[in-house]
Amino acid sequence: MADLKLQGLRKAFDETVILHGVDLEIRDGEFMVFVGPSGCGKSTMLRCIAGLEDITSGDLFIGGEKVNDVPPSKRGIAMVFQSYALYPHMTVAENMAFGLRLAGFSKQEMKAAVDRAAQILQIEHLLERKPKALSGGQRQRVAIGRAIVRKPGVFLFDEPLSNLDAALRVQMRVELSRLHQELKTTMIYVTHDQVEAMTLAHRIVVLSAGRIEQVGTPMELYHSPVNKFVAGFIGSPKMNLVEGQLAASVNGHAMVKLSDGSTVPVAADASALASGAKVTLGIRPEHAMASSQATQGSVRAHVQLAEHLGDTTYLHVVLGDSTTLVVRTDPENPLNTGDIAQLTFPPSRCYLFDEGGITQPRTAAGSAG
Ligand SMILES: Nc1ncnc2c1ncn2[C@@H]1O[C@H](COP(=O)(O)OP(=O)(O)OP(=O)(O)O)[C@@H](O)[C@H]1O
Repeated sequence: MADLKLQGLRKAFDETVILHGVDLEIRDGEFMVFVGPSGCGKSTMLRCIAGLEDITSGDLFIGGEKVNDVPPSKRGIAMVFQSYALYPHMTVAENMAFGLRLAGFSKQEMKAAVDRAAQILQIEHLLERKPKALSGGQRQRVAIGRAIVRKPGVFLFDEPLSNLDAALRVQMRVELSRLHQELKTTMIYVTHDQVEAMTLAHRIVVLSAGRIEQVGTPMELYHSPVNKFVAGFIGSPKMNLVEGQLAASVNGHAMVKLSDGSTVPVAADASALASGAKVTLGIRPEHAMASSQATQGSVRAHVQLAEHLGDTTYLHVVLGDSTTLVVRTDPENPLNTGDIAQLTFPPSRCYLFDEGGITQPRTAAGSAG
């Protein structure tokens, strides 16, 4: 097991800077997930940790040792790729033992390690098969088994489930969680799937354009995003972000005027902002409420599409000025495609972002939870 420390880690390919001086600490035994949009540098960061890419500047410590110039094979890490990278002419057992054979382990040692990993992953019955006779999920298990036999201090996973179908992804997600509970090894996991991130991670690193936007537990990121980027990235469907103007700030409540002329109170302290400042109102689909009846302060919207999923209904609604929002509601809600909806946004469930993208400090009443 090992902890990791990235200090001012910078990576450039020629003139193009991909990672802009990342500072990050990953605890021993932690399951850390890197998320962010395509091209933000998640895989590059993982590959720098693995030693598959040189670090342009900054330092990387694994288990307290500076490893900038330590070759990948000596870093005590094992990496599992999206592509599995199994050798087609070898059996499952041979694939899993391959790294140990190169490292000079005896036959008995290799067999013991392969048997143990196969038992953990429940693939004992597949050991004599070749990869072409395996399903995608089984191949991914073998790839993970190949990492386990090396007893690394740190596991690195680069989108390991993205080649699997939806049902298998869910199953493998549960298995990875179980694997982590059993091995208790530090794991770093790259994904662009935020559901995977939320369900697997102790902590999540949200990256954008080679910079860390926020590091926190899934619930910290969900309840207290530091900016619009994180707010919009964590949560599914994503948080509604509606442009508006600060009309006034009254007793810890910010009155936000939307472009359709309606005013929405937000339990946030906006006293540092000038009246008229451009702001963004954030409200999650599960916190917005839609009714067919107008109430005081409700906002009129047109239901463009009602998606009935059985246990829940998503209303895609359009405010007067063409701003679209998603509202999650219960299946008994009578609103349907084509109806007029009256929306209310509980002030304590709303977020307020200013132009710099920072959430205004929220009042006790407004703290999410
Ligand atoms: N060897 C390389 N040479 C030049 N540019 C590279 C190289 N490897 C990656 N890049 C660039 O670095 C940026 C970050 O790539 P990276 O693969 O780390 O992104 P990512 O966040 O993992 O994206 P994705 O989710 O699409 O896999 C991209 O713009 C990519 O084109």
